[in-house]
Amino acid sequence: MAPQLDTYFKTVDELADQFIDRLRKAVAIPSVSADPDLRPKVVEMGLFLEKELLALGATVEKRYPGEQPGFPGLQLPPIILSRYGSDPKKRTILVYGHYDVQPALKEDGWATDPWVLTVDEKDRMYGRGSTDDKGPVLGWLNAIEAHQKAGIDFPVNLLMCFEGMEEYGSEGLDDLIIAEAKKYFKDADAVCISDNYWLGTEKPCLTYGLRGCSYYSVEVTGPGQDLHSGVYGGTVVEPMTDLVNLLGTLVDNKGKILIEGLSDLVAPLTEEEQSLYGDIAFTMDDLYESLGSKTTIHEKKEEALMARWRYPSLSIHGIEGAFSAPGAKTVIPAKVTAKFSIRTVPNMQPDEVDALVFKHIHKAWEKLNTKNKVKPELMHAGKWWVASPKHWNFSAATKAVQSVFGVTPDFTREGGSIPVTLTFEQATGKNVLLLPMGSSTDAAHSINEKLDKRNYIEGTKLLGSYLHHVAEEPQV
Ligand SMILES: C[C@H](N)C(=O)N[C@@H](Cc1c[nH]cn1)C(=O)O
Ligand SMILES: [Zn+2]
Ligand SMILES: [Zn+2]
Repeated sequence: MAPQLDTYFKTVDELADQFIDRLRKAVAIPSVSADPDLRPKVVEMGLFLEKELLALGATVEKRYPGEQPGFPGLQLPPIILSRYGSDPKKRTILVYGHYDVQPALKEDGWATDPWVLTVDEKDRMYGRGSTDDKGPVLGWLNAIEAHQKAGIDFPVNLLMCFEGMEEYGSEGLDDLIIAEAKKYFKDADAVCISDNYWLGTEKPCLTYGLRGCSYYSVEVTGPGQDLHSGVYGGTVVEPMTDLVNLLGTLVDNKGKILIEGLSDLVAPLTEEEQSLYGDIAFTMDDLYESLGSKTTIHEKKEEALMARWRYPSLSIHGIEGAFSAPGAKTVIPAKVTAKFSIRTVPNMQPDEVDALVFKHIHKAWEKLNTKNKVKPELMHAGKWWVASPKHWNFSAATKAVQSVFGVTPDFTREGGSIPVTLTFEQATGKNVLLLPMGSSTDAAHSINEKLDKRNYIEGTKLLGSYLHHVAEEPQV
């Protein structure tokens, strides 16, 4: 190993407690992008990053994309653009991450306060955003600090783009990336995003594909107000009954999407692609462990991986307006709004998916023959992305995994979505690599989200090591 890297690794270990403190401060800011009431906290988190970056000697520009579509008067949080180093002799790497998080309430079933980073006896660090995506974002800052404290020259120029709306469809960011591709981002030689997860708990991976996400709401209305079910039950057409029937037409319990024409949009499986799945270091036990149960649709690893990576899925997330508190309230809700999303894959085009979804809903609604009204809407859509991993960006990351973990990473795709990945690729024309820090058991988006101390600290080494290997990769 290069002596400089060895010194860098030692310094990261020495600074581990400070890096955990940095994550503790970030987790304490409930930057939930989906909750308009918490928008000041999202802004606070952006300003926290700005302050940390300035303290490290980086330059920062805050960009405010304006009002959030559909929310009059609600400003989108700042996109934090930052640069560390501008040596024309060095390569420039553009990194992206997000500082907003999913909602979290203790009463959802968290064992600890989601906004207090809580480290247990196995060094698991619990807290909302720990793995998605505050830990990885801070990993880049930690890498800068460890180089400074170790007295090692930073191997590349680093451009950073951190947004606060990723969990709500990255509102406003596409336009900024397109506008800045030949300005703020013009020097970028490649792009790296750390915002997904290993397939298991031991072996790191490099990721070259993502599913897209088209997110819908369906509002059903009827009575003028909520009603007493004893007085009106049996006399009124209930919105909730219609909605539940409608939702039942979307997907079966084996995950088969029942929307006519949708599966015709999916790219056929080739023999070459099929042959890739067997070699991936992943077992059904990995899946059971991350699920916390054995309630899988598939029994074979290859089928489970394909279902996650290369086939679409439809998930029903919740119903706004439905009674959901503990106890027994005998109410007939007057207006209920379901939320569901479809994870999209090659070659599904978002507008084609929308057309099929709306056609299906209207047809199913007609069959219900109801007096209630239905209003389906697209809330946001992010595109799928699949790239070639045959690029020096991936070679550098492979070597980084080997230097930090002593193994060669698997090349994977990801079931989740990072809507702007394709935009970065298309607007900059540069290769994009996904370099995850967290593991399969981190429970991103769920209760008890965590990041293992090992993944955070070794992950910080990984990000720094990747930058060193980037600097050494031959020009092509
Ligand atoms: C993979 C990434 N960390 C993530 O969680 N992305 C979100 C993005 C999204 C799409 N619609 C709403 N949020 C995800 O995959 O759900
Ligand atoms: Zn994320
Ligand atoms: Zn997320």
